[in-house]
Parts: sequence; C-alpha cells; structure tokens
Amino acid sequence: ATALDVERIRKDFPILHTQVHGKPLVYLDNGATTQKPQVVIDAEANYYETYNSNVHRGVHHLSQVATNAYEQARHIVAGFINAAHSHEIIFTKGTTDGINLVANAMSRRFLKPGDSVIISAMEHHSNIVPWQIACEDTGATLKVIPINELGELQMDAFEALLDDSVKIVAVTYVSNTMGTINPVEDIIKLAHARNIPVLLDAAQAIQHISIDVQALKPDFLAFSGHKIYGPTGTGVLYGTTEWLNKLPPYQGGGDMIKTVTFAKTTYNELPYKFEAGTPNIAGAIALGTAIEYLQQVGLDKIQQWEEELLAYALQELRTIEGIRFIGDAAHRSGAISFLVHNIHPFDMGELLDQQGIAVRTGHHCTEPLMDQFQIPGTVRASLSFYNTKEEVDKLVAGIKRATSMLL
Ligand SMILES: Cc1ncc(COP(=O)(O)O)c(CNc2co[nH]c2=O)c1O
Repeated sequence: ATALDVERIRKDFPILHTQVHGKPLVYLDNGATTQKPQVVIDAEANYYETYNSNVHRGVHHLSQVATNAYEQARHIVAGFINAAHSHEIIFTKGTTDGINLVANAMSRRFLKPGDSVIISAMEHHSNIVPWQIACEDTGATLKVIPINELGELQMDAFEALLDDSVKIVAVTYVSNTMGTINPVEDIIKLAHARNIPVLLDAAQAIQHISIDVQALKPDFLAFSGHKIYGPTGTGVLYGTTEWLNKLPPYQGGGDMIKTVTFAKTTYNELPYKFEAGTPNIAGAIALGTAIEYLQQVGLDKIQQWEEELLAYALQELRTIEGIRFIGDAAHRSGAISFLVHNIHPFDMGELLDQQGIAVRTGHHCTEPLMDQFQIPGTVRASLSFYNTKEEVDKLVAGIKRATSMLL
C-alpha cells in the first residue's frame, strides 16, 4: 500500500489545528477518545438539519429517510467486521454498555453457583465489574488469567483455568494501558474446544486492527464509536445469531417488542430485541460515516503507518534516561505506558499539558494492573494515524524538559 499522506489527513480533523496554552495541540490521548473528521461532524449536523425524525415506525417521508440511514449504518458496521448478518450488529452506548448487556444476560440465564467466568489481569474496569456483579448475583466465580512482566497473557495458565465450570471467557483484544495485542485466535480456539463462548472487548483493537468475525469467530465483540472516530454515546455489540437468540432482552420498552398485552409480551426479532427505546440515531449514522471514512483512507495504510509510528515512538522514548515502560509486549498497538524515574505520572502529565501535549495519566481504569506493577498509575501516550513523527519528537522533548524541571 502507498504511504499515508498524514499532512493531508490532518486537514480532515479541525481540532488538530487548535492551540492549547498558546501552543499547537499535540493530541496523544487517542486511547481515551479519538478526534473526529469533519465528515463525521457534518453527518450528525446534517441529520438534525435535514431529516431528523424517529425511526422504524413512522410512515412519513422523514421517518423513512432516517430509518434507511440508521439501517444503512448497521449494514456498514456489519461489512466492516464482516458479520454474516446485519442483525448481528446491536447499536449500544459503547463498549461498557455492550459488555453489561452480555454479563447481565449471562447472570440471568446461564450462570449458577459453581460456574466460573474467565477474564484477564489486564482488563479495563468495564470488563471486570460487570462480571463481578454477575458472579456476585449468581454465586459463580471470577477467574483471572495472569500476565507476565512484559504485560503478556500467560497462556499456559489460561489453559489450566479452562474446565467444565467455565461458562464464558471475556478478554480484551488490545490492552488500553499497555498496548498488548492478545492472542485472541488461540484464546477462542481453546475456549471453543470446550464449547465455551468468548466475548472480545475490542475497544482498543477496532481502530487499529482489521477484524473479520467470521474468521476470528468470537461469540461476542464489543467496541465504542468514540474510539473509532465516531461520536460518544455510540458503540456496537456484535453477537452470533445463535447467541443473540439465546440471550434474554436487556432492556424493555418500545421497538424491542412484537406485541404487548398486560398478560404477555412477545419480543421483536434481532437486532431490535436489544434496541429498546429511541436509539442514538444521529450517533449511529455518524459512526457509519466514520467507518466509511476509514475505509476510504485505507485500513491497510492506517495499520502500516501506525505500526511505523509506534516503532518510532518506542525507539525515541527509549533514549530517555530513567524511563520505565509498563508493558513491553512483542505484539502491541496504540498505547505506550511509562514512568520516568520516580516522577508521579500526574506531575509529568501536567507539565506536558502546559506544552500543549495531551496524554493520559492515572490507572486508566485498570487498577488491578497498576496493583500488579505496584505503581499508582502511568503516563500513557496513545497514537492514531493522524499523529506524526514530529509530534513524537515533541513528546520526547517535552518529557526530557519536564524531567529536568522535576528532578
Ligand atoms: C479496553 C477498553 N474496554 C472498555 C472501555 C470502555 O469504553 P467506553 O464504554 O467507551 O467508556 C475502554 C475505554 N478506555 C478508556 C477510556 O478513557 N481512557 C481509556 O483508556 C477500553 O479502553
């Protein structure tokens, strides 16, 4: 693939041309949320300006236009991850919402005392707490796959945890804190060998790695729209038809029903069974636009550039005296977490901010991981395809300047 024209791409993102504290914004907090191209911003505004209307039930023109746009967005998402059917795409509020939907259903229908749920030591709180609640409610046990000092899953320990008590495996595809890319193909194969379903938290994978769910075969896959250049409050839960038909409805209300009587209600077919109430119509449409934008840019070019930029960032960061990487997996993407000498991450982050450099500091909603490394938190830089090597150089220079001020 020909190289990405990053400078041209950057023109698509208005915010990248703003200043912070009088200095050009260097946005390196893409793991928290990504910036939005003008076409995504316009897609939301255009809906409200020209065809705002509720979906699925209206007979009037605007409602049909809105419904077609909303369902076209679903079709775009289905194609993006190569789902076998569009009805396997459930629009959610985000990754947290999608995981809660599955955990809630599992606790109501599939978990009982003596059962277990497997997660990993690097999970985001959104893929820990819903499972803790499900286990508390059902008497099931939460099991945790350990990681090694590089922040990689210990697969032998994972295999040892797999037994007949396990009713689901829920793991992150890519660590939001360390960037570790987990061997999800192997995890799924090992779990499926025992007929155990797998949920993949793809919040930090969907924007960096091409995902084909018919090849990879997760039973569920969740991601957030705002981390793949779409609006906040949007997301997707992919589920196989088989599993989505097994799950009870998550929320009751309009749209998710076929007929309602006080004696008995029958539920709608997929995907509407899981889309109660008026959805985030504008958000879903704009998410579809975000995905089309990425496809036009070229996912292979994006992946190639991000890999090159990550390698450059690691190479340059390694020149910093006293830097300690938290997680240094061989197979990684997106995020780089580090500490410099014994400087508290908050102090480093604050001084970087004063230089216009946006990174995230703290535990990144992975507190158990911080406990394992015995640190209060990290400084995390997380890259996107609109970042440049010059921005990496500014980060490195900014860290060196902050270090000289703080030591
Ligand atoms: C791996 C992972 N799972 C789930 C979530 C939750 O996504 P949400 O429902 O859209 O909030 C995040 C958000 N991660 C981060 C949010 O801010 N900094 C982060 O690293 C994440 O990185």
